[in-house]
Amino acid sequence: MTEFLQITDVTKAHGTLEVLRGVSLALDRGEALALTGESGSGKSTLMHLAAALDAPDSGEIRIGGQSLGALDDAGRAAVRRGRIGLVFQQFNLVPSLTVAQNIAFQARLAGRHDPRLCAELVGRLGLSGLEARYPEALSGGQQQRVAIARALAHRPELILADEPTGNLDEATGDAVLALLLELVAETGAALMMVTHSTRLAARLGRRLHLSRGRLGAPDAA
Ligand SMILES: Nc1ncnc2c1ncn2[C@@H]1O[C@H](COP(=O)(O)OP(=O)(O)OP(=O)(O)O)[C@@H](O)[C@H]1O
Repeated sequence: MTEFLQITDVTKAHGTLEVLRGVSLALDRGEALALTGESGSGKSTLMHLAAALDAPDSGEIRIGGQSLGALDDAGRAAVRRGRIGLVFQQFNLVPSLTVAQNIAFQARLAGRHDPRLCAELVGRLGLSGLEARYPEALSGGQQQRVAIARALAHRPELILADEPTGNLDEATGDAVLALLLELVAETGAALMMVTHSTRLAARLGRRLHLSRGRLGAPDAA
């Protein structure tokens, strides 16, 4: 069987620093994986590679059976736009677009804008009444929830979320994670989520820990 995301023996250095030293993982649709690891262990680096935002030094990454290394920039951008939902620590909301327009942005680019789904995400993420605001008039936690809605609005097959609840209080963070997991279950997407919280990691079906450039079981850390 071919898993939706396949990372095989990937290495990546930043300058002389070897960050990933032979990382392999496979993640199938409907699975939710928590990625933990100390600060600087390379979690964000791995997420950027899985998002086709950066290329590994060696090894292979396949998304939906397609090797990212075999694609040109335009091909990788198309995979990112059409198949992946990204929630990164920098929210990257478009300042000149309203909340509603930001949420619909990627779905429109992918040709899959669904006003009913956007409205549902607004409601479920507690953003009702904020649709016409611009990002500068939102709190950090509200911006984070807009970024999450935007990442889900085009029904991605793979959701890559780097500390998606990092700016939220515990109750809101728990509710947002519950929503992410519900959407994964409903849509059959695959979720890879970075978190520093073992409490949140415990709520995902699978957990892996990054240490000294390699992946292992969390309790092996
Ligand atoms: N563009 C870059 N150039 C040089 N070094 C980098 C670059 N990006 C990351 N690094 C270094 O690579 C290592 C891994 O960084 P990364 O951001 O992947 O870690 P992380 O596990 O996500 O950390 P955190 O939990 O603090 O976000 C760190 O030592 C970092 O300083």
